[in-house]
Amino acid sequence: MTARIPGSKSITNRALLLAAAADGVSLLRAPLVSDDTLAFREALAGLGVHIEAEDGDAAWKVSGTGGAPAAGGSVWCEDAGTAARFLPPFAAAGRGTFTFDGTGQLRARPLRPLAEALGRLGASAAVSEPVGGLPMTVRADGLPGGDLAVDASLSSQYLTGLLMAGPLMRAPLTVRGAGLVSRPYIDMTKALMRRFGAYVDEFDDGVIQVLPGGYRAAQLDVEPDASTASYFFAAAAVTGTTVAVPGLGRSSVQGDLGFVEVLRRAGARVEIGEDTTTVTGTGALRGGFDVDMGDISDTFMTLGAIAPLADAPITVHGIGHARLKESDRIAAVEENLRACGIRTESGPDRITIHPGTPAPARIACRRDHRIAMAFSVLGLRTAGITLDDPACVGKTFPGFHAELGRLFPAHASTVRH
Ligand SMILES: O=C(O)C1=C[C@@H](OP(=O)(O)O)[C@@H](O)[C@H](O)C1
Ligand SMILES: C=C(OP(=O)(O)O)C(=O)O
Repeated sequence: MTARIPGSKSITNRALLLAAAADGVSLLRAPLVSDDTLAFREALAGLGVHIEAEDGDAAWKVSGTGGAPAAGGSVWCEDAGTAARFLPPFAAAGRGTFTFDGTGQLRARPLRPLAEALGRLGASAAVSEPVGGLPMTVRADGLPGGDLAVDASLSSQYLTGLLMAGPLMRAPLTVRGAGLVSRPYIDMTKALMRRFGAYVDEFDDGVIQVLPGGYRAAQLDVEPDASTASYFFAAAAVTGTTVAVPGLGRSSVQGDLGFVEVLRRAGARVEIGEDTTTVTGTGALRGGFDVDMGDISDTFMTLGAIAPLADAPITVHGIGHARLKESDRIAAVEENLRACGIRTESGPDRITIHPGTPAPARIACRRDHRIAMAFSVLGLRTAGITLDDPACVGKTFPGFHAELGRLFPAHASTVRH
């Protein structure tokens, strides 16, 4: 079976920002159309960037402004961490007073390390207490560049935001991310910055240098989202079927494609080709391993939800930062597995899931798209799994239920109330 996976959220939102800052008109083909990317697009439109949909969203045409926003503004980030972390440094490189805000869920997510880094660059960036998050105010008068250390132990997105603002600064920026989590997203950032004509280089000691000079317009095919693909690959593994995702191959810039290596460890057959990745399952999972998923933490819930089906316990570690996402994801996975009668143990950055026969349960999604999508996969093997908020998948894949149900008709019972 071939899964139709929509575009990558991370590529779409980076490309929107880079195209907005570029000289000239860029074309993003097959962008993700979801709550997060529409929020990002709206936010840029509010900052004066003209973005046009072509052929019913088959492509987005972005008229670049040739720099950073110059008139201030109030920016609504909705639920999108990428908007809250990428747009303030972009604004700080411009001129005016900018206020950023979002939903209660996004307000609960930390921004202090980003505000502190902007402050060390000489910008005025104020976050709100007690979280140190949104609403955030940036009073901008351009950024000078220079040497910068940023605490990236809670999120790599702070570093990505600062790097993408680098070419808009007056002098070279050299930056080091201390305690960096989610490393592959920084490689994605560098690759896309280069695609839009920027100079960025990383030295052996992990210091990244960006030169001034702005961005050039580009035409880009957005890859299918590898995090989204994880649910379909996991579905193949637990149902003993084959799922192929065209457009995701060896040259992908998305670290989350690495999830298939975890499935391989659990006994699935995996082929990563030039342009397509294919997973063939046996219907059974091999457990008895401990895996660091710190680089690919958006996919740990995909493994967590199906882990009870394995023949031995599975431990995932290195995922402390997953507690700071749309939900506390370690707690959300534990709570829902326990509701299914499955034994778990957890620590600040780890979870162990024991084998068992999951009982029917209503999954508390906590407005977290990935909890809904991950437990939908368990629902393919466990009758009576239902979701309390199926629509929350709209953050990254509004058509998720239709596509999973098209390939696996058993999914219908998970979304039926
Ligand atoms: O840069 C990005 O596009 C992302 C980085 C990751 O966040 P953290 O760096 O906060 O782990 C990931 O979880 C998120 O979905 C997207
Ligand atoms: C963590 C996520 O999103 P965000 O971009 O809001 O951080 C996610 O999509 O799993």
